[in-house]
Amino acid sequence: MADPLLSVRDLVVEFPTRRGTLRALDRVSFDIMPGEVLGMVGESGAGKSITGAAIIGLIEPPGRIAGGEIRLKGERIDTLRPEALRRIRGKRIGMVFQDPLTSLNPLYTVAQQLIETIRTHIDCSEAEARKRAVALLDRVGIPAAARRIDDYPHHFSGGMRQRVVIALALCAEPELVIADEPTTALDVSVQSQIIEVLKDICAERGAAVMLITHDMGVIAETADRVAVLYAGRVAEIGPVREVITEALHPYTRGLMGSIPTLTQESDRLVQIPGAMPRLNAIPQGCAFNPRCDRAFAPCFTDRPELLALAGGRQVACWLHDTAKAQEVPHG
Ligand SMILES: Nc1ncnc2c1ncn2[C@@H]1O[C@H](COP(=O)(O)OP(=O)(O)OP(=O)(O)O)[C@@H](O)[C@H]1O
Repeated sequence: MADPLLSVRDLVVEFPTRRGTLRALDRVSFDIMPGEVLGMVGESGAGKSITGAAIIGLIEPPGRIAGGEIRLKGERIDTLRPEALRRIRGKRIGMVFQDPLTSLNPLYTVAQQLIETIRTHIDCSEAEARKRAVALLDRVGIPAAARRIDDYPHHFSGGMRQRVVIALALCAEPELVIADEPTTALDVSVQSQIIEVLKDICAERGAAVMLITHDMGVIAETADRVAVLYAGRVAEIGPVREVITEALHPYTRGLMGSIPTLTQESDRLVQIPGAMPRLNAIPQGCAFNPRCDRAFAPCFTDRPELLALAGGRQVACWLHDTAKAQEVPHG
């Protein structure tokens, strides 16, 4: 088995608030293997974006990483100085955010931004950088790339702008791309094209992708493995097919009910009764226990740790702990 490209262990992120410390991530652990697409899914506030921000060192103070480790090819990156981290961001880790205008500067042409980024990270002449930039724009599907490269971001439609952002994220040939809801702001009709472009180019270049989304349908079509977050904790991780057809965590099973199918479009969301707890009011034991129809005694007292099962699957649920599961009342 290859070594992970990215390894996150027991990551804790906290925000001080007037009512005490809020733990947005509570011992989150997962790996991303070289070249794979890892989907990160969960409902709003589960901690998906904070996980991405922590990896690239962009947790806004006074928020902070309060525990755990993040390693890129074995090297700790959570303890690097800002300057060293800035070199990794952009070069080894590319980013695609929901709103292209957070990545693109409206005052510069696309050519200026791509060429500068390429030359910051790769030793080449301006002419060579421009050539690379045009080829990349062409590859992400910008028509007449050699001409359009001299346009400003606002000259592009939303979908085209997001293609430019993908080119920008990939132009320094990163090993990992973190894409946070990359298509949520776009028309449904262009969403899957953009995801396809991102996925295909990363595959060609051997780059891994961490795809953050609340949309299980996108994960089903795109990801190799999926990590399910709930209230700042990992509920389940596994290969996408298996997790979809045979979810292990009761929460994931509920989420899977929300994948739209061709025959069932209007009935898209099978709601799990209740709501995710606020981060300052996580119940004792399993964070999902108030909504779980299979909860039994230990779920209310002890937090289930992420257990490694056969087939590369992991789940944090007492039902899968052989010793505890014997206590499940039958009936
Ligand atoms: N600056 C902040 N100050 C205090 N709490 C914060 C801050 N940023 C995030 N949080 C907390 O962290 C939690 C996780 O936020 P995050 O943005 O990672 O959620 P998410 O899963 O990406 O949700 P969404 O799909 O809505 O983007 C939030 O519910 C919020 O309580």
